[in-house]
Amino acid sequence: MAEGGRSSPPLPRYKGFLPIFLSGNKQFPDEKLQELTQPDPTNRASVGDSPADLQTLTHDVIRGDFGQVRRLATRQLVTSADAARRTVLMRVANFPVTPVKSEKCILYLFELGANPKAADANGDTAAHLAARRDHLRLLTLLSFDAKWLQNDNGATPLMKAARTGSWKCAKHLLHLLRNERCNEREKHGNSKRSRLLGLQDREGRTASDLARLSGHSELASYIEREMRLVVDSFGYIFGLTAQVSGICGADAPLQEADRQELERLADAGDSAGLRRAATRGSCDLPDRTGQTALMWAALNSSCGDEALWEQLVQLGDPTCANIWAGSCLHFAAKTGNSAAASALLAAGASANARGQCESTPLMMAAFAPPATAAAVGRVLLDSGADCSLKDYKGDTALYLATQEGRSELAELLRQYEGENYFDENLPEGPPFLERWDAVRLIGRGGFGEVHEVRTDTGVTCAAKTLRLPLQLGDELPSVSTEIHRAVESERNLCRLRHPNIVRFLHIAQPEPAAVVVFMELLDGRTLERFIDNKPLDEPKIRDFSEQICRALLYLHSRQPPVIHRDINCSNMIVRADNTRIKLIDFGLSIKLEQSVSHMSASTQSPKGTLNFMAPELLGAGESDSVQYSRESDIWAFGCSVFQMASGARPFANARSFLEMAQLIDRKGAPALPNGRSAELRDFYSRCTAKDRKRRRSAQELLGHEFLTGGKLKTRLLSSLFGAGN
Ligand SMILES: Nc1ncnc2c1ncn2[C@@H]1O[C@H](COP(=O)(O)OP(=O)(O)OP(=O)(O)O)[C@@H](O)[C@H]1O
Repeated sequence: MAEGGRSSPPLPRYKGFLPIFLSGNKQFPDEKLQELTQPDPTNRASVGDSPADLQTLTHDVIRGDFGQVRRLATRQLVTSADAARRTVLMRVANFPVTPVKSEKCILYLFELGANPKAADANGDTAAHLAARRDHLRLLTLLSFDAKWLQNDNGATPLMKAARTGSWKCAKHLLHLLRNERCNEREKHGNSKRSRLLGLQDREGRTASDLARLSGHSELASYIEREMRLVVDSFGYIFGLTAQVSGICGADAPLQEADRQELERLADAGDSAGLRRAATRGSCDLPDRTGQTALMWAALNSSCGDEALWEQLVQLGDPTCANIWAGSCLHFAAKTGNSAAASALLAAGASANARGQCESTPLMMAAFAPPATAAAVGRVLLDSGADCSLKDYKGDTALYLATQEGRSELAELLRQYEGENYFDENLPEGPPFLERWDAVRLIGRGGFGEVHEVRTDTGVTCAAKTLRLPLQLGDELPSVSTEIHRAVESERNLCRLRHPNIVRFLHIAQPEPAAVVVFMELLDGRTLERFIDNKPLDEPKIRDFSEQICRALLYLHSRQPPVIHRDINCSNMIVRADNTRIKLIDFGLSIKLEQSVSHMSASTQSPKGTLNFMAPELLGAGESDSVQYSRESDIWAFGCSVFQMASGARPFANARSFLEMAQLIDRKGAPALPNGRSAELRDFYSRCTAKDRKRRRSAQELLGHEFLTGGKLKTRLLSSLFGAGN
């Protein structure tokens, strides 16, 4: 086979167990099945970074050393592969077990762009390797779409698990399809489940065939039983009860009796009884809503002894969820059952699993009894729960804990407020001992370049070098001292911690007139390039505007306030997944240049991006010192909103301060193009009032209807229709 290529996979076949009468004409189409089962071949072309780095990174992930992973991992490294075409994700997958702390490391690999669908030289993906080794933690964290791919032999991860008797992974894959979100019963009835479970390899063998052929007959029967389950048009599960015993095994009523007995014991909090009665075959038997014995036990805080949970997570599926995606861990969090939560997490459940309405276990902890909410919250946080996640209404765990009066939990969560999940472990202080080396040039700006660098302590970050213009007659020692003073006054930038602000690591002055700013390395492109002269749609403008406003609120409400001074679309980076936006740059070059021009007795005229400059800055006479303020930041933010809404920079034709000042004086800020909503127009006008005193603050803007409108509508709908957790 040619390098980088992949022969087209055989058309997936399936056999048996397809209850066509129940799926009606909602057949899961062939094209979709093919799409869902075909790995991404693109990674096969890239054998990149040194295997030594890949090996070190793999070990760091396997040990769960997030600090090390954060230092070493780069986009290039996580997308490269070794000689067997295995990426770091696959190499980790090929390890049987990882500690709880590895979850955050694995999520960071995804954050940097690790491709879960990449295939190795045999066409095996991370899911195949994980399933073969029964590495549940890694398999759980992969997206649903990455779990049904077929390798060169047509084998799916489920077949791999069946063959090696990997119970945990086999159960996880089987149980996923009970979930409404995954089985898409509204569109496809039961047929998507049936087709995925009935897939055959190139030799025509299904997962249950392979389990039986490999001597795992108990697992084979388990898979067959799961294949017989039927999801009806409301998403409810049948197959264990007598009603459908026609299409179920003769043992169906027996199993239903076992299930009911476990439910009764769990309900009664009878830990000893549960330990006696639970078996690998019965633990995960679902009722109509997909609720299992593990879930019932997690829901009862009396079922809180460690020995019980150690046994239950060995026998049952710790990742199992009901048809609405409420998982055992969600339930354990909701009842404040810390013993259950710890055991589930240790066995492979994800601390960030999304349940009904996108809730996370940490959000569910906000509904735990007041006495136990903080303890279970602590267990989740220590296991890598991300506090910044929001449910479908936009609520965070902190918001819910505050609303529900869980003050101890709220206090705990407040410590993480505003912190970017992955920045938490960034080292304090200079990221180097003596030196750093440029890895690649990222871009050039007005005053210097930005490089990706690697320091002698192994930190990979971005470094912006600013070379300051000296003038004839400047005395080097005094310039150096002046710059040093300016740098010192900007050191507080390194204390900023906000998900929408680049993390500054250190500012150094290696030469008298050169300053290097070390920052977290961002993967993405500037908003300017993201817009690319084409207007954005309104939900995107709303989303980005809200994020920038939050960053501005954070900056402007610090003591003393931090003023950005150079807000514009080139100083915002949209992350590669297009969801998060971050402010960069902070007009440091403006501040530094001012200190030099002051030395050189040149003018104190405002510096920055002309088109985004507030009228009060343009109006400043040459002798006045320029006053950047919260309001001038808001004006510049308004200009960014204009560019998002129109595709063009505001005042695109203005050539000088004077021209800009005259334009604004005559007409004010430019009008938004037709077709924009009244809310957006009003929002924009509040940012760009000519009189700076009439401009709204970041706090006020966050309450503006343009930003809150969507959310209020969602809340209203959910209160009308009762959606919620
Ligand atoms: N922390 C970072 N991570 C990744 N890329 C970055 C980072 N900071 C800046 N960049 C990128 O580096 C390039 C150059 O940035 P720079 O700030 O020097 O440009 P500029 O805003 O035009 O310069 P200046 O503000 O000096 O006029 C831009 O494409 C920018 O997106």
